[in-house]
Amino acid sequence: MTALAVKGLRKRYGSFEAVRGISFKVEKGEIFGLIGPNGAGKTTTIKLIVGLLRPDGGEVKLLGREMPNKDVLRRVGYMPQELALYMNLTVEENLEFYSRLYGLSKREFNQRKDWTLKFVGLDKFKDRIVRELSGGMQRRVSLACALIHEPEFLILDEPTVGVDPNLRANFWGYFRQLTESGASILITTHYMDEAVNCDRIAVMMKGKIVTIASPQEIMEKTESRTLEEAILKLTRW
Ligand SMILES: Nc1ncnc2c1ncn2[C@@H]1O[C@H](COP(=O)(O)OP(=O)(O)OP(=O)(O)O)[C@@H](O)[C@H]1O
Repeated sequence: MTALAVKGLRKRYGSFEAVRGISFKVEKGEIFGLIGPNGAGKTTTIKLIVGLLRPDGGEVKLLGREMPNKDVLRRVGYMPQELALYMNLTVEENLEFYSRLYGLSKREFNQRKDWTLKFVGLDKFKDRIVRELSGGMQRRVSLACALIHEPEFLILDEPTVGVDPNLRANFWGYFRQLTESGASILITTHYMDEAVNCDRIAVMMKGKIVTIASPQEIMEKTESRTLEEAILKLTRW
C-alpha cells in the first residue's frame, strides 16, 4: 500500500527552480531516505509535502488524500530541521503543546505521554526545562513531540544532526520499531552510515532525483564498496 505519492513536484524561488519535477512513492511500513548534497532540494521537498510551501506544479497524495489537507496532517508527525521547541517550558509542557496542536484531548495526552517519554528515554526528564538539556536530549524532545499523537506517517528532516553515535543508533532503533508497528517514514540525513539503514533511497541533486533504489542496489549499480562512495559518484558536479 502506498503511504505517500509525489508526482511531478516543482518549486521555484524567484527565477531559481529548487525542485524540478520529482516523483516518488513511499510504501506503508517503509523507511525512505532523501539523500543528496547541500542545496539539492530535500528540505524544500519536505516543506512542499507538509504544506509549508505551495508547489508550482505537481501533486502530493499523503495517506490517500491530496495535500494540503488538515485532517491528514493530524495523522502525520513532522520533525523539522531547526528545533521548534519552547525552550523555557518543560519537556512535558512542550509535549502537551504539540498534543493540542495535533488535536488530542487532555485524556488522550495523558494516555500517550508516558509511553512517548519512555520511548525516547526521557521519562526521568519530563519536568526539566528544555533550555537546560543537552542538544541531543533536545532532539529527543523534538522527536517525542512528533510522536505524541501516534502518527501513521513520520517526516524527519535531519533528525540526528549533532547527536552522538550512540544516540543516533538509538534513534534508528526507534525508527525501525515504528515502521514495524505499521508507520512509514520519510527521512533526510547527511550521515551515510545511517542512510544505509533505509529500505530505499532517492538520491537528489540540483532539484532532481538521480536514482531511487535500496542502498545495496545503489552500491552494486555504481560498483562502490560503501554508500558514501556511491552517493559521491552519483552526485559529482
Ligand atoms: N526561501 C528561499 N528562498 C530562496 N532560495 C531558497 C530558499 N530556500 C531554499 N532555497 C534554495 O533552494 C535550494 C534547495 O534548498 P533546500 O534547503 O531544499 O536544500 P537541501 O537539499 O535541504 O539542503 P541541505 O542539505 O543543506 O539542508 C538551495 O539552492 C537553496 O539556496
